[in-house]
Amino acid sequence: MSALLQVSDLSMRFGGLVAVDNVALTVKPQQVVSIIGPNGAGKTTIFNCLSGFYRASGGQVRFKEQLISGMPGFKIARLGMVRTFQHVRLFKEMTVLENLLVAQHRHLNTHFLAGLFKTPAFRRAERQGLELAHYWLEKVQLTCVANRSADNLSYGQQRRLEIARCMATRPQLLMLDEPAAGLNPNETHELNHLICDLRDNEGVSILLIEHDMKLVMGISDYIYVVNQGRPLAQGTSEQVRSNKDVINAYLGDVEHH
Ligand SMILES: Nc1ncnc2c1ncn2[C@@H]1O[C@H](COP(=O)(O)OP(=O)(O)OP(=O)(O)O)[C@@H](O)[C@H]1O
Repeated sequence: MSALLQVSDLSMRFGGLVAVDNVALTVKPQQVVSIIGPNGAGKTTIFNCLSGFYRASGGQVRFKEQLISGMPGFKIARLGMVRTFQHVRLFKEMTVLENLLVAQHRHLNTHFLAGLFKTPAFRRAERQGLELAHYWLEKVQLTCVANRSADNLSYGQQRRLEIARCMATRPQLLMLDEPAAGLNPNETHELNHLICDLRDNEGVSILLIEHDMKLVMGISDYIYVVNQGRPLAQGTSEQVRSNKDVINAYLGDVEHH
């Protein structure tokens, strides 16, 4: 099985601080891959480099075998690699449904004149966009609040809407930055199901940053551990859980807090 995402020698420096140092990782089709590590280990910086928010200081990133290092975020998203953020970012003044329609603008916006004259092709694209939006609302259990403004959703609902909005862009790789942060145990349990559903039934791969170890260990096909910007260990849940370096890094982290 060839890789969907292949990262090698990734480095990111902020002045004198090396936040990411020679990180390599691979995500294959229909895999859940997690990046874990203590606070400040460099996880979000890795995400920012992969998704085009930062220009990495070094290394190569290939998505579907295409070199995407240095590409701006919107182009990477267009290729089918999209992300969520540690802090929810939605169009808060829009309704839930509108958030999902806006996400599809690239698929919906046919030619300006087609929109003006409402050609059959334009109307078909519009109908398909609406169908897809409703499909994802159903999946993330937000159908009943479709016409509510995103601002009025609970935190857990906003998190689910963010994932649905990413999915409405029809990606192949979904990057989730701490999706369980701030969720209650029930919501985390539902998130667990949703991520597995995305992998098993929607055919996407997930790259996950998460501190909830129960969630990570339960759903990851493969795990990369980073510490102080550097790769520390990698493997299956069982391999990582029993790795001495990993245990030490986490115990050290606990002792510092
Ligand atoms: N834009 C920036 N400018 C300067 N330093 C930064 C910047 N972004 C991150 N850093 C530093 O890089 C290091 C890694 O931070 P990063 O946020 O990637 O860690 P993390 O593993 O995601 O942490 P957490 O689990 O707490 O979210 C930290 O020392 C941080 O202060």
